[in-house]
Amino acid sequence: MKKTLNQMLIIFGASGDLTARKLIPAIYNLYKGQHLPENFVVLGVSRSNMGSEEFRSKVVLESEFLQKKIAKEEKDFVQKFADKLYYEDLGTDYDASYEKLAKRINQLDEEHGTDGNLIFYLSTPPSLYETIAKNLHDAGLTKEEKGWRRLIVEKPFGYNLKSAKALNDGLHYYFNEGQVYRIDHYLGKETVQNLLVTRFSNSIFEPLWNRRYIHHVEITNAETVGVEKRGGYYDKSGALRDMFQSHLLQIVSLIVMEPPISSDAEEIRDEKVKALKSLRIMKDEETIIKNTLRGQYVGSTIGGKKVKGYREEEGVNPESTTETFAALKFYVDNWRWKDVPFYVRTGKAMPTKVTEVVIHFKTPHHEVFKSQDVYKKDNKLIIRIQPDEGVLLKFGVKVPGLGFHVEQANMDFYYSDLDSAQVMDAYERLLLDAMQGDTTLYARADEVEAAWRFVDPILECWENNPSVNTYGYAAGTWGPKNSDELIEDSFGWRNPGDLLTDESGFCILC
Ligand SMILES: NC(=O)C1=CN([C@@H]2O[C@H](COP(=O)(O)OP(=O)(O)OC[C@H]3O[C@@H](n4cnc5c(N)ncnc54)[C@H](OP(=O)(O)O)[C@@H]3O)[C@@H](O)[C@H]2O)C=CC1
Ligand SMILES: O=C1O[C@H](COP(=O)(O)O)[C@@H](O)[C@H](O)[C@H]1O
Repeated sequence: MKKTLNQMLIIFGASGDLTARKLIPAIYNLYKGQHLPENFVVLGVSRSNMGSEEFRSKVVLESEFLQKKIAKEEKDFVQKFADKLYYEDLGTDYDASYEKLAKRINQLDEEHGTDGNLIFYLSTPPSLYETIAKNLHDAGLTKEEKGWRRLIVEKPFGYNLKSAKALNDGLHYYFNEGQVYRIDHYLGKETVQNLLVTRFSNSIFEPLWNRRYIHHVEITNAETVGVEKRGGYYDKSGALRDMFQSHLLQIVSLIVMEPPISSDAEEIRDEKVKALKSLRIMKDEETIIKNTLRGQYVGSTIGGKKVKGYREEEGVNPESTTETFAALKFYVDNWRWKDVPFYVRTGKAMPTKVTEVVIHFKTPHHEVFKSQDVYKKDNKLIIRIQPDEGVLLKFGVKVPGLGFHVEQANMDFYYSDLDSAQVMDAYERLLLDAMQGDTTLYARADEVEAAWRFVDPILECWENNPSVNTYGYAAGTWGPKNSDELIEDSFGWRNPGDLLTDESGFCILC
C-alpha cells in the first residue's frame, strides 16, 4: 500500500468548470473513501472575488455536482469535508498577489500540519501555465526546503509540437521532470489500465499480439454530446487535437508498446515513448489526404427533437471548418507491427457514447471448412473502455446439427460482475497517484512531444487544405459516410448494430 503524506492541494482556476465538475467531486470521493491523509487542505485560487465560505458553498454545499451525494450523506460529514477547503483571491496585481498567496500557504501549512508538501494543480487556460510556474518560483514557492513540490498540468498540453516543446522547456525552468504531472484523464480509467494487465498478466494474448496474428486494430471513440459550453475552446482545437493527440494516442501506445521490464513508472513510460516514436509519420500531403478524413456535425432531428449543428453552437465561428469528427489509418514501423493497419475514429454528436478497442485477428490461413461462411468473420478481442466496461472475445463455434455451420460466440468479462466493482473515477485515481508521488499514469514530456510529432503534419496538411476530405454529417449519425471507405480494405468499422444502445443511449458490450 502506497502512503499518502500530509499535504496541501492548491488549485489554480478554482472558480472554473473543471474544479466544480471534476476535481472537487473527486477529492470528496477520496475523502469519503478515507484515502486522504490525516492532515490535508485544498486551497482554491483564481481571480474571482470570493471568500472561503463562498467557495465551499459553490463547489460543495450548493454544488449541483455534489448535491445528489450530499442528500444521502450525513450533513456533518459533508461540512467536515467543506471545512478542508479554502480560497485565495489572486486579484490582478500578480507580483503582490503571489506574495500574499505564499503567506497564505505558509499560514495554512502551519495551522493544518501539512508538512510543507504542496501540489499545485493548474486548471486555468493553458496560456497561463508557464506564467503561474514562474510566479510560484519568484514567490519562493517552488523551493523544496521543507516538504516536496508537485505540479499537475491540465490538458491541452500545447497546441502543436513547437508549443508543447516550449511549454516543457518553460516548466522545466522551474520544476524538474519528476515534479511535473501532465494529466490525461483516459489514463485514469480502469479499463485503459486494464489494457496493460490484459496484455502482460496473461500468457494467452501476448504470443498472438503481433503482425502474424493480428489483421488490424480498430479504435472508436464516440460521444453523443456536441461541444456543449466549450465551443470557444473547441473551435480552436478540433477532434484531432482534443481527443486524438492525447487520449487516443495514449491508448494506441498501450496497445503497441513492448513489455516493460517492470511496472515501474519510468519503465512503462519508456516503452510508451518507444511505441509513439514508432508510429509512421505521414510526411506528404498525398499520404495524409488518402489516410485521414474529417467531418463536422450539422443540425438534425433526433427522436423528434431538433439538434443544433456545430456552427450554431455558442462560441463557435459560424463559418468554422474545425473538425468534430476525425478518422485515420496509420501504421507502426517496428518488428511487431509492420504492415498492420490501425484505424482510429473519434467524433462528437454521434448515436451513442462508446470508447472501445477492437483487435481483429487474421482468419486461419488454411480453409478446412470450404463450403461454409466460416472465414467471413474474424476473431475479435474487444476491450470496452466505456461504458459497460469489460472485455469480450468473439470466436466461431459449431451450430448443432448437420454439416459445419459456424456462428460466432462471445466469451466475456464485465467489470460490473466483480464483487468489488467500485470503479474509481479517473480524476480520483489520478489525483491520488499524484498525492502519492506515482507518475505512471501521467504523460512524460517526451511522450507528449512524440504524440505531437505524429499529429503535426496532419494538422498542417488539414490547415493548408481546409476543404479536402472534410464532410458534414448529421448530428446523431456515425460520422461522414466516406469514413467507411477508409477502412474498406479490411472488414469495415464495427457494425453499428453491434454497438447496441439501450433505451437510455447506453452502449452495450456485445
Ligand atoms: N472543463 C472540462 O471539462 C475540461 C477542462 N480541461 C482543461 O482544464 C482547464 C480549465 O478548464 P475549465 O475549468 O473548463 O475552464 P474555465 O474557463 O471554466 O475556468 C478557468 C479558470 O481559470 C481561472 N483563471 C483565469 N485566469 C487566471 C489567473 N491568471 N490565475 C488563476 N486563475 C485564473 C478562472 O477564474 P477567474 O476568472 O476567477 O480567474 C477560472 O477559474 C483548461 O486548461 C481546460 O483545457 C481539460 C479537460 C476537460
Ligand atoms: O478531454 C476531453 O474528454 C472529453 C471526453 O471524456 P470522457 O471521459 O467523457 O470520454 C471530451 O468530451 C472533451 O471534448 C475532451 O476535451
